[in-house]
Amino acid sequence: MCPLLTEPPLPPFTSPFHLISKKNIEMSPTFSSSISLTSLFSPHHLFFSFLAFLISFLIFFLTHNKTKSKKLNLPPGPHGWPIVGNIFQFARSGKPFFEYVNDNIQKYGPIFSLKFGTRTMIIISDEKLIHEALIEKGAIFASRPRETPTRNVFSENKFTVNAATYGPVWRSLRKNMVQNMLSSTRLKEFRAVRLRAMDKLINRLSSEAEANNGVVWVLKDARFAVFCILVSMCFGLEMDEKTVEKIDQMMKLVLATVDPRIDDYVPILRPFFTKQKKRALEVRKQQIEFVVPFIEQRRRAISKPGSDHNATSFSYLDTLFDLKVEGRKSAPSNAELVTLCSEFLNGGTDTTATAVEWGIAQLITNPDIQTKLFEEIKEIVGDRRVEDKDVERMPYLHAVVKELLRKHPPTYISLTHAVTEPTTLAGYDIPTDANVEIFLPAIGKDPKMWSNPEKFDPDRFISGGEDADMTGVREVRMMPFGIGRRICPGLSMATLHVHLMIARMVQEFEWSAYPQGKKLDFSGKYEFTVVMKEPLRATIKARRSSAAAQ
Ligand code: HEM
Repeated sequence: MCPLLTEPPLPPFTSPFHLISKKNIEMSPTFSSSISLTSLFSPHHLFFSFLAFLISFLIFFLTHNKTKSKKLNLPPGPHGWPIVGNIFQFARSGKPFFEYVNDNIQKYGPIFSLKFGTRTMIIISDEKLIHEALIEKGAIFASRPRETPTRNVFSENKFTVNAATYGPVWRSLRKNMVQNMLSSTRLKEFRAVRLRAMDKLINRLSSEAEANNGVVWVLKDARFAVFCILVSMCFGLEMDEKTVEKIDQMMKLVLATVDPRIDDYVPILRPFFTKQKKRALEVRKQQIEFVVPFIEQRRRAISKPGSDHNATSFSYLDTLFDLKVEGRKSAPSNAELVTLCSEFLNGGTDTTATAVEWGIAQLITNPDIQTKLFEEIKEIVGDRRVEDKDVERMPYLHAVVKELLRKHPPTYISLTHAVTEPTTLAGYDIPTDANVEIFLPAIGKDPKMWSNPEKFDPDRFISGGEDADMTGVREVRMMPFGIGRRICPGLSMATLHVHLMIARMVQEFEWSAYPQGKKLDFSGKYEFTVVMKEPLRATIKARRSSAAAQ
């Protein structure tokens, strides 16, 4: 996911998403995820859930006879309670959503259904079924489900690439993002922005190590570096670190606000959540008031070129100011621009930083692979800083990044899909109001497709003769960016950022475990992506006397 966006398993500053125990999320609010029920099961919520359970029986008995005749042949799944469905079973399992899903895969197979209140989720985890849904029947499975009311507020009624239903708005927004911002030609224009951010990353790591006996937090620093790139690309303004941090805090506040609540699944409980609704509207107002001045600054800067010395030559906002969206007469409003900027920032931040954290953890655990990568960097780049153009010439670096994305897809559940018309998959009915969830962890680890899949072995892509096309067009072997019409549009930029960060981090520092000799735990937990359960702290040693930018 890119967990960026504001709703289904993605989230406005939006991202990929998840369910219930603490921090079981997948993406974010301007990325829409369907199932981020982070705080669903607080005692407060459980009380209302109990209430819902009682009311549910009443409604169930009143409506049972009417609904019986419409019964669909849904995929199998655990029998749920009236109204609340499987919510309590999930809560009682005490497991993160992805583990609960895993248990159900063992019981019900590669396609099964869950009922969360009024939402039916159909979870698919098999390569062939995923290929059939997202490629062979791609146009049918290319939509998104309805939003929760809170996410609707932050996504301006689904006015984002990730949340829009399959149709003209989605086409216009996505085409603009891909062609005018993320094409390879456009990406080249931001070379200097990336170089500066990489220098900042190295400087931050150096000063943190100096202050902490060589020890650094990997995720936090990687996250900040990639966020700096995206902020600059989005607003076209050079900002100091403090301002960037404030934008980040606002983004996090929004993500926390759009976290799904039980009343998103059991709407009869809504009257009990008026305080939260009011709070969400306040946060949205705060977000708009905070971001609009940057939008106006950029508007002024491009209307009078040369007037603002902090303005860069091009930005995402420039592509949006006069954007013609199919079926609409007016250009995006300021509130819509805030939402689209949030999506851009959300989509590429946590996802990319998460990949870097897993990658560095693997390089620490496999020092021979780290050495081989460093040797490649020395041979291809020498003593100058690694740049975009070098990445293309480093096959081993490519293999390392591909291997880390195979083993550790940053999101476990793709953004939620929905079908545009009733259809079938594996002989089961897929209704238009179902959330179709693609469960990724097992993809990329199937022993029928990969030799020794548990081993972190970049050489499988070089001497091992294995490969995988991440777009999944021919067959699905690994799909960290999703596949089909809704495949992540940020794929090229994201992989470039991961390549650059890993290469610079290894070029400048030798990485080892903290404390020395510690065996790293590779279990994951949901934050907005699947990060390391124990956040990675590492010891770094500068490889040359001045590790800072040269
Ligand atoms: C390593 C980094 C990233 C990963 C792993 C990732 C992963 C994903 C995944 C799994 C999806 C859902 C695909 C689906 O619906 O089937 C997605 C969608 C999306 N991603 Fe990313 N992403 C990353 C970086 C980015 C970046 C850098 C951007 C742009 C700034 C971005 C923007 C989006 C958008 C806009 C969508 C929604 C596409 C649509 O609905 O048409 N992502 N991403």
